[in-house]
Amino acid sequence: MKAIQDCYPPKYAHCYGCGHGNPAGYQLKSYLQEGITQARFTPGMQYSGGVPGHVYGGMIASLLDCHGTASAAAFASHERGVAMEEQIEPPRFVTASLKVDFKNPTPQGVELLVRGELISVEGRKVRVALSLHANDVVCATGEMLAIELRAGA
Ligand SMILES: CCCCCCCC/C=C\CCCCCCCC(=O)SCCNC(=O)CCNC(=O)[C@H](O)C(C)(C)COP(=O)(O)OP(=O)(O)OC[C@H]1O[C@@H](n2cnc3c(N)ncnc32)[C@H](O)[C@@H]1OP(=O)(O)O
Repeated sequence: MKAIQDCYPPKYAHCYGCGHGNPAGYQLKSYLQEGITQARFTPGMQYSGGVPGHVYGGMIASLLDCHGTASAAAFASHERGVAMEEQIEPPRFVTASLKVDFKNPTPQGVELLVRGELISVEGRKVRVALSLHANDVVCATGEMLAIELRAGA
């Protein structure tokens, strides 16, 4: 299955979160399946938080950030009855607002699962519920308001 981010045109390959053209980035890949988006990522040991052995909070927020905007694009496309991969210029969303609740410490050295669920689509505004899991424990939850860029932005 093609990742949501792999449907973006090459001009967006610079994205720190997901761009395949950014070797210093995460190159995150998100997938929409049965109404849920998922991405898996294992942060490197340099993303240590204040407590040894645990992931830095800003890293967690950035995973939710990039996965959330990809999710918004896929959910909006689905609502419009067209798959991401069927579009030459799929919709492109940026984060207007991102709330993160840190529920449990996130262990390092473990593959993390990031999930997204659609809350609502209202014109250019898409709200996505996000969560991050390690070893089946919910470590963070979040909510994003993503805004679709106007054509030509
Ligand atoms: C990256 C910057 C964009 C550059 C564009 C270059 C091309 C894009 C290429 C590649 C995209 C890459 C994408 C990567 C994604 C990874 C994730 C990120 O890290 S994203 C970076 C962090 N986010 C920003 O930097 C956004 C900065 N903010 C803005 O640019 C604008 O504020 C924007 C686009 C979000 C909205 O501006 P408006 O002029 O298009 O639209 P208005 O009318 O202000 O808002 C639309 C609706 O949304 C509500 N709204 C906007 N911001 C809100 C907020 N913070 N809270 C609640 N509502 C908000 C407004 O009230 C309005 O609602 P009503 O239509 O009246 O019902």
